Amino acid sequence: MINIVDGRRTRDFSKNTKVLIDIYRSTTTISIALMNGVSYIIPARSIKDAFSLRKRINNSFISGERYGMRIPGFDYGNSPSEIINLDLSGKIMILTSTNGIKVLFKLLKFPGDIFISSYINFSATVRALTDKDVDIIVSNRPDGTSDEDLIFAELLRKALLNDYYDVNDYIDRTRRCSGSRRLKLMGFEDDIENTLKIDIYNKAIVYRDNKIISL
Ligand SMILES: O=C(O)[C@H](CS(=O)(=O)O)OP(=O)(O)O
Ligand SMILES: [Mg+2]
Repeated sequence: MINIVDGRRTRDFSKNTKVLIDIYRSTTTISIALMNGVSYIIPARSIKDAFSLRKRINNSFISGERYGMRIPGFDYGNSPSEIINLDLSGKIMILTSTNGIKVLFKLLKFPGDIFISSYINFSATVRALTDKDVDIIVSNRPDGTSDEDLIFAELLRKALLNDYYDVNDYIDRTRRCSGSRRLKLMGFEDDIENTLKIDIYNKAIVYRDNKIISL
């Protein structure tokens, strides 16, 4: 069974394996950071937690945003474009975000493995989740749905059900969706194409022992 679940509004989650998606932008940022060599990523509940984690953890940096905007004093925002050309080998990323990381903390209260996916590691995620019952957790946004997440969730569901799909159709739909228009208006146009670089990372990503890691 493959279910698409609203991560923002759902209170009780199942015991199924879950895959968190937040295409714009935290699960894309996570995928690119691991592709570029971070040892692991620590999710932070709050801005305050992020600053105190950076103080305590050697070789760490903090990334994140609230309502899309980079937080003063952070090393980076939540922009894939900021980090896609960086060598982050051996560093530890601390990440806080408005939707995706917030939903991740909700999921931690429930049993079941948690994977993290985006276009960046799409096929690796499909390989890792084949033949499992999966809840695809759509991060959405406080003021409603994120159509970019819903489009990717549909693609991932078709792939896991072994249905026919044309990945370029989904990429094009994402490029033309309201979430992309919103990102452009916010001045993050480069993040759109960097988000859509499908399968540039060939590893599945999971949350394990308080860390986000590649398998
Ligand atoms: O950083 C982002 O793009 C979003 C915030 S908003 O939806 O643009 O306001 O955060 P995320 O947690 O990546 O959805
Ligand atoms: Mg989002």
